[in-house]
Amino acid sequence: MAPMISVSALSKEFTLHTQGGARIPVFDRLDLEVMAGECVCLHGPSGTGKSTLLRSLYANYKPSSGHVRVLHGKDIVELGSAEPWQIIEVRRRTVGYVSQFLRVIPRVPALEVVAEPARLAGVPEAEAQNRARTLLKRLNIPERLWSLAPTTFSGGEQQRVNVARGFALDYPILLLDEPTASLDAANRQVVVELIKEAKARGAAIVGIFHDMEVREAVADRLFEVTAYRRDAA
Ligand SMILES: Nc1ncnc2c1ncn2[C@@H]1O[C@H](COP(=O)(O)OP(=O)(O)OP(=O)(O)O)[C@@H](O)[C@H]1O
Repeated sequence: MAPMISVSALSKEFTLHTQGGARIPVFDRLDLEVMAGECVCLHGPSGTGKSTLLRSLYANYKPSSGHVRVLHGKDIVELGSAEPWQIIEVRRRTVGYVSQFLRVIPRVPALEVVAEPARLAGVPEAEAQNRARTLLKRLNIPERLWSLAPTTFSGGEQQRVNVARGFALDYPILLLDEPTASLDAANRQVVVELIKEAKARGAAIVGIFHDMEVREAVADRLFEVTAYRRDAA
């Protein structure tokens, strides 16, 4: 079986053009494969590059060297060299991303924010809305808030809308950046259940989970993100 995600010899270094071209090496020659149904937790001290790796898997960052490949339908797409339209397609159908903070779009109601990914992927409107309602209900967002834009929602409510949006479509690959950081125990448990269900249907998941209970409940293994070492260059 082909891995859903394949990272090989991936290195990332940032260049700060606005600060005299300062160079920040983050990680160096990472290799990682994630299979369908597997959940890998990115691990390591603060600043080693966990978020940078997760964003690289979503093609937010281009590799400095090395490759990130994802299985998109029957094709293998190399994200570093893919055309922008291919990245859009991969994000539309294959890779879902739950960031820590919801990027709130003014005036768009929570229900629409959650239903949008399914709609964009071609799911019929009624079905997309139903799925969004079910998720908002499971994540304990009061129904009176569904028609309001999440701009004024609490941090935890915004995070739950974000989680609902990430699970609104059965993405084959899911990237989760601390999806439970602002949640109470009951809602953390709902997210754990959603992750387990996604694994059971064969999703390949890569996440950052600082909460030990969540990590132990969902992660099949830890992947140590090691910071760049000059002597390894
Ligand atoms: N867009 C960027 N431009 C420049 N430097 C960046 C950028 N994003 C991250 N970095 C740098 O890369 C390094 C790794 O950051 P990253 O956020 O990936 O670490 P992390 O392991 O996720 O940390 P934490 O656990 O604290 O969230 C840091 O030194 C950070 O300053």
